[in-house]
Amino acid sequence: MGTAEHNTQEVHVAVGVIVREGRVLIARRPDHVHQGGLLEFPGGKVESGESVQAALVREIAEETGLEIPREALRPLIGIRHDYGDKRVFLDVWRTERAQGEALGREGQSIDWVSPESLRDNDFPAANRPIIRALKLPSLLAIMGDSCSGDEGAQHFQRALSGLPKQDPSVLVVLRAPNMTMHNYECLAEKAMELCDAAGVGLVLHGSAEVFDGNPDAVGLHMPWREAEKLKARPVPDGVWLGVSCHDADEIEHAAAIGADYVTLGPVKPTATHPGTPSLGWAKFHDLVARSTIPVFGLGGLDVADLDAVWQAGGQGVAGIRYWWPEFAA
Ligand SMILES: Nc1nc2c([nH]c(=O)n2[C@@H]2O[C@H](COP(=O)(O)OP(=O)(O)OP(=O)(O)O)[C@@H](O)[C@H]2O)c(=O)[nH]1
Repeated sequence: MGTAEHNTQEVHVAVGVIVREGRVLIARRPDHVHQGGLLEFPGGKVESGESVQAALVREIAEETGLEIPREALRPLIGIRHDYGDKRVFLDVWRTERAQGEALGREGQSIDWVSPESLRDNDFPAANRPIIRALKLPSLLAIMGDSCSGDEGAQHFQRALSGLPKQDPSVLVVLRAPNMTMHNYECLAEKAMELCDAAGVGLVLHGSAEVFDGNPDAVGLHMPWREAEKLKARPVPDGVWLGVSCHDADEIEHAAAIGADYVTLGPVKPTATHPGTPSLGWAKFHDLVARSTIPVFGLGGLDVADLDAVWQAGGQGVAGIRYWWPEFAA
């Protein structure tokens, strides 16, 4: 096969993220193969006529000896990537129910590592969003109506104390679009102390300037109106960058400026945005399938919807209602 022909044919690759006791299974690709010497998640090409789940069960058994019940797989993310010499579609699925002892059955070295220890440069370039999906939590807790000063901080503290700390894992987004910049920065300072003490990451909300004013936050979440102005990532690597999106074009732009994740919604009708048409699960599923970065479902969702979001290939649930107590002015 000539190089030109090689490059036009997209290779469908089934990739398995196998998690056990909070650690994930990785292997080293042999030196002589495509992207050789780098780390990878087990998997391989989907054969013609084979389902992606069947390919995963087969490849993982061949490579590691682990047995995966097919119903224990859930979609994690789909990534299209052009290496120049090869175009791949990484169809990534996750399971926590692999059975047996993992072995490098093809002579490759394997290891169980914590998601936090994964580094982009050790993996093929296409893997970056997989690593993001593994490090991101399942819940984005977005702040609802609040006020500034001590009262706002107390309200925040009350809401924070009701949040799950570990399972499902969580990041808090300090969203207060109607607050003056000065009041927001004061609240951010207090919220940061409270989040540090609670062991929860705090993501700021707004423009790049908001992050410049509080660079110790773990991330910046941008409303679409701010993100659409940008051509490049406004925060360093290692700081979460999220964007609120509502359709496929917005998600594509967010990915192009280097966002780590997006929120997408409203999935269901919401009380806060009564006139806005909701996407529904089918459209949500369709847009998630087209996204190359992790997608949180937003709008009318609760923690109880986490499983439905996962089944649709989403990262988790973003929302206000499920954690933010009604604001008593
Ligand atoms: N298994 C796996 N493949 C990956 C990952 N990331 C990534 O870009 N790839 C790419 O996806 C393709 C998978 O090919 P493979 O070599 O593992 O599949 P295979 O065993 O069926 O093919 P082969 O027999 O031709 O080597 C390669 O081009 C590889 O570079 C990953 O995390 N896991």
